[in-house]
Amino acid sequence: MFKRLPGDEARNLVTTTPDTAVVFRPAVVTTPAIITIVIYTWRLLAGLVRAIWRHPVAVTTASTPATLALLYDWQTALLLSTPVPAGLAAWALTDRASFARWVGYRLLAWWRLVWVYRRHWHPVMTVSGLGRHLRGRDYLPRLDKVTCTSWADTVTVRMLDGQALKDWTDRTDHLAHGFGAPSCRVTVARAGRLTLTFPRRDPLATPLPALPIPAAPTMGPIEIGKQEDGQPWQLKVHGTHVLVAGATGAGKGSIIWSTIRALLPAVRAGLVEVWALDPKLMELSFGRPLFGDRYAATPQECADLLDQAVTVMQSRAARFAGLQRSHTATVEDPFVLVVVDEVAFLTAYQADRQLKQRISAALATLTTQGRAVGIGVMAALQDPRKEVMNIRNLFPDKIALRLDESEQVDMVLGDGARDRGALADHISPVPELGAGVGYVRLETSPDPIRVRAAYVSDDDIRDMAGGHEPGHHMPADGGRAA
Ligand SMILES: Nc1ncnc2c1ncn2[C@@H]1O[C@H](COP(=O)(O)OP(=O)(O)OP(=O)(O)O)[C@@H](O)[C@H]1O
Repeated sequence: MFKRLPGDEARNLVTTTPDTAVVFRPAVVTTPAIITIVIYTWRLLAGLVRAIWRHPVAVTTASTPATLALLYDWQTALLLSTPVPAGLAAWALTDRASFARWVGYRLLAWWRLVWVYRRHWHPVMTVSGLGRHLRGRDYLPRLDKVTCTSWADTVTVRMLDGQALKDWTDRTDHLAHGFGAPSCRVTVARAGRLTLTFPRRDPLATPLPALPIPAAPTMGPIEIGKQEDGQPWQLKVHGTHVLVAGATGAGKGSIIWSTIRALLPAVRAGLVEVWALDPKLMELSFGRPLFGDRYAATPQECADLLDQAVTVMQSRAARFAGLQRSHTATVEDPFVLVVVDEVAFLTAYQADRQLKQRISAALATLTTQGRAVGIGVMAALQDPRKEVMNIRNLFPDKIALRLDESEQVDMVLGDGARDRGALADHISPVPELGAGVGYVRLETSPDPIRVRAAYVSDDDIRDMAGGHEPGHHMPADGGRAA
């Protein structure tokens, strides 16, 4: 319906040779009306079949009363149709979730398709430059399908032949504004097809309280918050290293403490040890009893503790060589998680060059060789520039909380992450709205996921640390905190 029939432009084309009165006018063959009618009727029928196929619920809802009114009269149609909305209302009241899944979101998807996406498709594609105008014709990417979830619209699109993902990721702002959404994320569905995600509301706008401590010891993936799609945010810590970057007040502490909280039963069972490096003397000092003598604050202590971790790593590597290629946590060889708060204090901002080199070398050694022998590093930092953290690429999993500048997003999450929708520089600086909110890019997927970490308050940390005797390992089933 957006394509102009050929001929509209050609009819008006007139060329003249310079300085002569010779006029060239292209011959225009008028399309017989019957052919135009056949084409439009065919398109109408195809559109109807497509609408019935794609939106059976919406079409039935609209067409049944209309058909009844045509067959009988409007009173009969009203009388016969009333039980249906009454039944639907009863369904919605008794089981909201299943009603939403089977009826509500389908109706909403149809409505959003017609009222938002199809209505604005042509102007948005043309103005954003994603459509092409060639020889009098508009060529537009095809709007395939709209589905709705509780928080977002997912729009499947067929790109124009020859377009690339980059053409779309460069225009996420145009798309978001064009369709009245706060943001737009683009992912590849399959060759030539894209999925655009337009959030309708922010499911992460309210803070999450600390999650319950797991009933049994677990090495992960551990639950530390919520994903945007409502699923639990499961973070892998065993067998990887995690870098957490965020401006001051972004909520780095909530990721560190939610991780420690989820590992607590395993710590109590002796299967995990958390080694804490706290150069700011703030964040981790709260839970000191949890770390025992594996707690360091001054740069000298931090360097010693890191060297100790390297020694453990090397002795394990020597013992495991030729016997096992991956680590299974045991009381003899627990998983060691080295948590470093504000790692830049120990590397970039460290005045003592010798210490700085020792610390950087130890961190690089642990992040390159530690994961196979059960040593993981979780490092937090504010400034992700390479001068500040030159080993950031050695962390397979990265989390970007609120950042000050848009360029910092790709520095943390890797090239193209911001284009794919990781707008970490747009996260609200208001703690209730934005603290603990961030984007995760896992080693295994190029698409960033929006998440919010649960907030572990000072009282929660005191409860966790209370009664914990370092070095004393409770039995695996008895380690549950009240
Ligand atoms: N997950 C969260 N949900 C809600 N509020 C949070 C969350 N995390 C932190 N906050 C709030 O934000 C404030 C700052 O958090 P936090 O100190 O953890 O940030 P940070 O990134 O560690 O900052 P800094 O680098 O300055 O230490 C906290 O005092 C708390 O009120």
